[in-house]
Amino acid sequence: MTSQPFVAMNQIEKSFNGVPVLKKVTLEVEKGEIHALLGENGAGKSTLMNILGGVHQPDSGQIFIEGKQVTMANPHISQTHGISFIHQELNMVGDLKVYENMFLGSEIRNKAGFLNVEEMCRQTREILAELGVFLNPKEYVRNLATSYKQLIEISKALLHKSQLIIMDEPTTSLAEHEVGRLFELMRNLKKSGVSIIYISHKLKEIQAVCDRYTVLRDGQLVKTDDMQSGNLEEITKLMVGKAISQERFVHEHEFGEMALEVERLSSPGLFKDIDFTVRKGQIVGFTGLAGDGRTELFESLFGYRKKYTGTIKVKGKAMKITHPRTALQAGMGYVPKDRKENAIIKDLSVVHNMSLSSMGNFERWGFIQDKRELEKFSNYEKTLNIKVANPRITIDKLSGGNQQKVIIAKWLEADTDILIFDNPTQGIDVGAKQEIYQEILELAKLGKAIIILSSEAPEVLRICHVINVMYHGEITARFMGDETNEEEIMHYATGAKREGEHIG
Ligand SMILES: Nc1ncnc2c1ncn2[C@@H]1O[C@H](COP(=O)(O)OP(=O)(O)OP(=O)(O)O)[C@@H](O)[C@H]1O
Repeated sequence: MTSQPFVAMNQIEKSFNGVPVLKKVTLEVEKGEIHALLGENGAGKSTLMNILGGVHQPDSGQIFIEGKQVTMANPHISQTHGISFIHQELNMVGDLKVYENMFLGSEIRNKAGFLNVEEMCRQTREILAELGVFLNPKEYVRNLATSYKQLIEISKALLHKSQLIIMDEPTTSLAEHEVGRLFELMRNLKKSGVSIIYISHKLKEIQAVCDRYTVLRDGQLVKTDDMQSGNLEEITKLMVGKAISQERFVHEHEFGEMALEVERLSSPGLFKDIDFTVRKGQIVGFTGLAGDGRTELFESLFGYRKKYTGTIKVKGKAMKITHPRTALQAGMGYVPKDRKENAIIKDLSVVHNMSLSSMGNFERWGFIQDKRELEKFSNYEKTLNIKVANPRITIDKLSGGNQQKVIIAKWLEADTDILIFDNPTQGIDVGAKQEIYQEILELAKLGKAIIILSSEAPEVLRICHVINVMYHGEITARFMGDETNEEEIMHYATGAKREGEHIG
């Protein structure tokens, strides 16, 4: 390693409204290294990166680029120092085309001063191809899946020949093969001397791709070390302050009557001949790779999609669900994935985001009972370890993971009989994951029927009674939760194996 890091952040301090969020944090990133920035939700990772990216100003401390002190007064200055920041909430403009997003603020013009659209399209195509993405540069970004938006952001950083790329949970909406490609690209970037700061809650990915790590806890630096010298258990302990068990949860309760019966549900091109049941108290999981059709299946079941055939029985009664309202009335709740895009109302306070689906619980004589609402919130704040200085601030002031926890709290509070969680712990730290699983188990014990959709096999293995594996819109295997393992699930999720002709 060189003696002089590419970037050094020294003794950085930052408070929001008098609440300290970063306390004398120091971070050094070498040239050509991939450095993991780790910590629980709300530990201060994004804030530290926002300071490096010129979004926030530190209250004190210094930043050095190749030994020279700099002031990142705004994002533009940070960019001119070779830093690109790929945010969790992607900064794409939906109403602009792919190439327009790529060249926003740095458009190429010809000699006469006109935009050189063809050249911008050519460069866009070339850079995307490096990532293995083949898109029409003139496609509107709003028509693209989130995974493409993420890859376009990364391409944009490549286009600007960045020296340091900050990636905040870049794999959240990427499919398995796209993650592989991203890692390959990161390793190539590293070879060419580019540094990467990598924020993620997926420790296995971090271990696969990062050289060193820094752990923050409650705004303080806990440790910086080589990735090789720490094992994941140790790192988890540094993050959370205690050891976290990865064991399967023990389920001892009995199941009740049938809550949901699905027969031969099909939707052309999306899913085919799906059969399954969920009893009260049961936790049923669906896993598979991206493109397996599970999200589309449950969006149909919840009435977001209307074009499907087959039968759905809720508590023994056949129903045609063509609108989410019907699903809600039938006692179903749906916690969508990409919650930051789909589930929060940014201008509302944290506490109101929690009570949004269950206003009835807090209403008396037509008035909302503030005190009751706050009391309820304070329970979730404790059980889910939500980090918020004041629950009356708007939810967009919370860290990404803490926003997600509030949305989980909202659905726990809504208290529906059947609860569908799509990727319930996406973006959530290891400690809080445990709490969320515990809450889900408690709900099952109370007789709720629970469905968990997850791209992470370990998640369904830890918590579900029954696991369905999907591949290309079909259920290819069904296991009891304690009778299978990650490897076996993978065989069925990749289509390498399938059980009998018709499972579900
Ligand atoms: N603009 C803001 N106003 C007030 N508080 C803020 C603001 N931005 C961040 N915070 C607070 O700073 C703390 C650290 O948040 P930060 O987003 O840096 O955490 P994080 O480690 O990135 O978490 P996550 O893993 O959930 O993304 C949180 O408690 C958050 O509520």
